[in-house]
Amino acid sequence: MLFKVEMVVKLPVDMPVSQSDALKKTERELAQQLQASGKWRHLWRIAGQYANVSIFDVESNEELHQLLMSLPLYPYMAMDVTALCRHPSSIRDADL
Ligand SMILES: O=C(O)C[C@H]1C=CC(=O)O1
Repeated sequence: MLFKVEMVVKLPVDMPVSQSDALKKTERELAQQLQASGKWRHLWRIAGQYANVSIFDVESNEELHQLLMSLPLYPYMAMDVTALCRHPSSIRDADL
């Protein structure tokens, strides 16, 4: 099942740099693992924002929910989730 997820990161301004750096590092490691697994298909920065547009390929709504809640930055992100399906005019295979 494919989902578009927009994530806007809002770290507290008073968060110590050491803490935010550690969070970003563990987030990057998990994001790269999930990309390698095929579950996190696309990860794009929204130009001009501390935000991204991502495409996830997961087995269920519940798996997506658990995956997103497991992200280290989850407590500091606002997320917008949209379910996707194939477009009849797409020339791309379903596996993106
Ligand atoms: O930077 C972001 O967009 C937030 C989050 C998503 C992947 C990652 O490494 O950090």
